[in-house]
Amino acid sequence: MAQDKQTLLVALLQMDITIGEPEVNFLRLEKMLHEAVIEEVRPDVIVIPEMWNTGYALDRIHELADDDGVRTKQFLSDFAKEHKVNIIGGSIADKREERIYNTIYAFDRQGQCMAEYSKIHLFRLMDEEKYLHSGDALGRFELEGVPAGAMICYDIRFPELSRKLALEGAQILFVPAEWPHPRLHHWRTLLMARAIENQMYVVSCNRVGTSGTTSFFGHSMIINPWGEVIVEGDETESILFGEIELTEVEKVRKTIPIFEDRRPHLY
Ligand SMILES: O=C(O)CCC(=O)C(=O)O
Repeated sequence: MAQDKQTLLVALLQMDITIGEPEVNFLRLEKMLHEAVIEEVRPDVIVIPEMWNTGYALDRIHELADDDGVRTKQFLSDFAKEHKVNIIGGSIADKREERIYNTIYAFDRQGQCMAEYSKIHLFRLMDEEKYLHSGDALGRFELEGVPAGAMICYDIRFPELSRKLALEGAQILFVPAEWPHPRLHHWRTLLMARAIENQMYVVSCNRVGTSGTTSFFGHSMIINPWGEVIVEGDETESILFGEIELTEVEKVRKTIPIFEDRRPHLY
């Protein structure tokens, strides 16, 4: 498909999430979605954090997860269509055949599903592997004709994954997350590295607020293919806007042609 737009305005919904309370979280998200589109500058793409429906209520996740993601898909698709905006729908806990997954649904401006990706690396430090099943497919899709990829939180610690998406053409990598203190340094460094090594845009959206003793620091970021930060949040609930200039990807890839210089037969 031809690349339609050279510039995409992105809105990051850096929201708080109430653990174990999907109703509260749906209302909060709905309010923020409306705030994002009534801004004078209307975004082309909206991004939401990880597990925004339930938070990490893992001990009650079977009861709380969205059955086949039906409610979430309807909600996001309707909003995308009504407001003619692309949505990378964070991720939610969804239930399929009695298994729980951590899944991103992405919708285009017509409300059509562009991508469905379930987190493939489960984070043991938060016991994800005890409650969740991992996905077994990559998150590739086209956003307005632009090849893109999606991964979730802990996935960014696996450079092979973003490299594979880049080799398959991805120019933008979306990363919904629930990444907590005390690892802000890891978060920033890993996102930066993924952008620089793959010469792609990295668009991350992390939650804020606390659940029990865990506090989440936000710092959602858009990083360009040269590793420069276009926008970065602080630790407060907020909507951040930043622009992606798609021509930057080709410019950086021409300046330092790493994809031509790779020696994959040696590694
Ligand atoms: O890798 C990390 O430090 C955080 C990962 C995480 O919180 C998650 O995947 O949910």
